[in-house]
Amino acid sequence: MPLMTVADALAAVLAGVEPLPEEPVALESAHRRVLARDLPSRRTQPPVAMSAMDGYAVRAADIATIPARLQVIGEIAAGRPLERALQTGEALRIFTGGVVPDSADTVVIQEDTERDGNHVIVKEATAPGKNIRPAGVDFREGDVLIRASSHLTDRHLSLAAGMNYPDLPVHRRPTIAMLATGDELVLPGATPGPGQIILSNGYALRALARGEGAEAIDLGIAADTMDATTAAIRRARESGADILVTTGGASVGDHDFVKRALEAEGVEIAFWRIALRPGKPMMHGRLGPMRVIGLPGNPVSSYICAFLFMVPLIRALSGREDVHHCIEPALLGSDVSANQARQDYLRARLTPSTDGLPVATPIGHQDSSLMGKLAAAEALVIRTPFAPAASKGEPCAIIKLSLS
Ligand SMILES: Nc1nc2c(c(=O)[nH]1)N[C@H]1C(S)=C(S)[C@@H](COP(=O)(O)OP(=O)(O)OC[C@H]3O[C@@H](n4cnc5c(N)ncnc54)[C@H](O)[C@@H]3O)O[C@H]1N2
Ligand code: MOO
Repeated sequence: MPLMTVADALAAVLAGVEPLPEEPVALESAHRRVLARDLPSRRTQPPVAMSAMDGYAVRAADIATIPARLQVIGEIAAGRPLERALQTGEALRIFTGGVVPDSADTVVIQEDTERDGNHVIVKEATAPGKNIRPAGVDFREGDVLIRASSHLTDRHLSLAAGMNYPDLPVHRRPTIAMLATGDELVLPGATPGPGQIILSNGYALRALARGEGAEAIDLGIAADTMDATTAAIRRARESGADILVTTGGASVGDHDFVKRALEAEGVEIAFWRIALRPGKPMMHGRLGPMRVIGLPGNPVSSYICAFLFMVPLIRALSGREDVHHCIEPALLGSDVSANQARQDYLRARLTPSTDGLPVATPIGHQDSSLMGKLAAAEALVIRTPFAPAASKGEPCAIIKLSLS
């Protein structure tokens, strides 16, 4: 039977995913969270007409003939309005952000005036309405300015503050428990014994998850035994994690216990093994409310699978609308050979080109163990199953990797 396609596997990962419940979060902590409800403004901005400049609030009719000499009858600073209507021949000293009284219909900037004791001489014509920000020019009470599912930017935070929200309803962040498996793994800084290697995968995967707004918990390393793997899976369930991500032990070897232990715990497998390179032995399923992503152990495979499947799952659980990676056009920077049955994601370098499309040059060696090549890559070139050979300069489809 042919292996499940990448598209079908992604659809299976996202099937039935609902955004996590909402929680209030202080504005200061809301950056990059996902808004759970439409946000109507609680106020009109500006609430009344305000001066955009330092100068004099006047009646336009009084300065129809220039120069005009007006009596200054008071002063309006930001936050200090004045209940005093202008009569013919009068002006009010006003500063930026000051409330423009109804009786004034223009503001003359002070550079166009000369002060003479209690009087001001207006030397330049100023059109009616000039230098006045009308009430509501930015937004009005009730206007929905930020929609549900918005991924909140820095500018959204100031806007929400201006709308008078001290906190915002956002979706809870997904929690990800990460488990490494393998008797050969030791932590960075250790002196590896014969045949041992340094655990590396989890560092990129947790950073990737956190970069997408998830909370990541490190469950450490489970030895290659049924008991150790089962115990770690139980710890993940007890932690209440929304997603369990495992690395390694996903293949068909005698020491690959992840699938077996998950099945013994009652996981409903959605798929195991897909038409993907790197990452064929990837697994996905559900264990009660917890979603499980079983990643292959090879460092590149684990990262590419997490990038392709864990990231959209985090985004969907977070309530984001922009769940999918952007697939963009590029030009091949080198020849590529015909592809086989698995959809391939070639690690590539990206360079800008003069005609606008970037040039994606697949890195020479594509083995799924090569961390050095993965770290040097800036994009993935997508090669569909059985794609024919293609030459340098031909169009291709890429997904950019995160550069942070
Ligand atoms: N007979 C077959 N053998 C293999 C197949 C297959 O279809 N038939 N698939 C191959 C493919 S493709 C992959 S990918 C790997 C994945 O296997 P596992 O998920 O069981 O991975 P492990 O054997 O546990 O580890 C593979 C490799 O990666 C190293 N590793 C594991 N975890 C980490 C970690 N956290 N940090 C750094 N490196 C890690 C591990 O030491 C191994 O060298 O299976 C192929 N075999
Ligand atoms: O599919 Mo495996 O991930 O090539 O090494």
